Amino acid sequence: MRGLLLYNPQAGRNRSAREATVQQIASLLRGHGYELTVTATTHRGSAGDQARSAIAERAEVIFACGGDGTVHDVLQGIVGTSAKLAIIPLGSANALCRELSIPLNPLRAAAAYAARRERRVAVGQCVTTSGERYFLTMAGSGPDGALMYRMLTINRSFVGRWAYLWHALRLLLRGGFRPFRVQWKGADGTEGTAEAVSAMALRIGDLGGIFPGVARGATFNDESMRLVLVKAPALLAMPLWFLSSWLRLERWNPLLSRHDVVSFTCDGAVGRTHVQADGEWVGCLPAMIQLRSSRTITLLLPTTL
Ligand SMILES: Nc1ncnc2c1ncn2[C@@H]1O[C@H](COP(=O)(O)OP(=O)(O)OP(=O)(O)O)[C@@H](O)[C@H]1O
Repeated sequence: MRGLLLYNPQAGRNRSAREATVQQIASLLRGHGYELTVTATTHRGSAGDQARSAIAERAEVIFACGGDGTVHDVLQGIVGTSAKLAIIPLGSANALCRELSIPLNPLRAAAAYAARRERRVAVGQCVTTSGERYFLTMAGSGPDGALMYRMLTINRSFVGRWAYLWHALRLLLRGGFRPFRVQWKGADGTEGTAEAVSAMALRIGDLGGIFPGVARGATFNDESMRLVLVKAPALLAMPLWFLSSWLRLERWNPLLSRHDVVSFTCDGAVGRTHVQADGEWVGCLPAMIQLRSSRTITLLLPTTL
């Protein structure tokens, strides 16, 4: 199978050994019969165009080697084509790999691709002031979007998972998270409206990293996303969300509501409210976020799993 192995030199840790690791991954995959070209991403978001060009040159599979952000970037170039998406974890959280049970050790993951299976999955779509983006794991607006906007200006080489917590706390303490209107369509056909300071749609049950439990209950399927709405005030409600999730008491949290939805819109924000998808900043409100069950991609997964 002809393909492109795209790796993000800025993802995850152990970057000094990145070149050597990538060469080992490529040689394992070539040993399994993949005819691969190896290329580094050049900047944030470049992987989409790089994947698109490779597909135009008849690549049948794109191996995204990085974290969830790299997978997100590659996804933008794959949607609407027949090329398959394969993932080798080289990021920090690697939430999608956890969800798909792809080994978190990159060499073990490459070895596991000796035998493969395909899985078609619907993509999520997020339309904001900055245009349209596809996502696989999550999308949301409010403090999570603001945090990802903030991280754009931070040198990721020095960013560890605790840096996210530090910047999240600073953003919360600075305040300014105003409620916006959320309107959703449930998976069962019902509709609803609410005011929230945070609206996050989750497609996977474990985001990894420092906020265990916030995604509990979400499953990676083609029918619905788990929408978590957090009521004002953000300074109280956001920490309470993380605490109640950690303690498995979220159902008793009066500032939280959860809905299984196929789509939702967020608008009516005072000032700029940021939006993230797959942990990447994608724009500002107003936003429309939906699961496109008719728009699918093919994931290439190791079969031994
Ligand atoms: N060549 C590059 N230079 C700088 N940034 C890049 C480059 N290629 C990709 N990026 C960006 O690096 C960011 C981090 O990538 P990624 O999410 O894959 O790693 P991570 O944050 O370590 O992992 P995870 O998201 O799983 O925690 C993304 O925003 C991505 O767009």
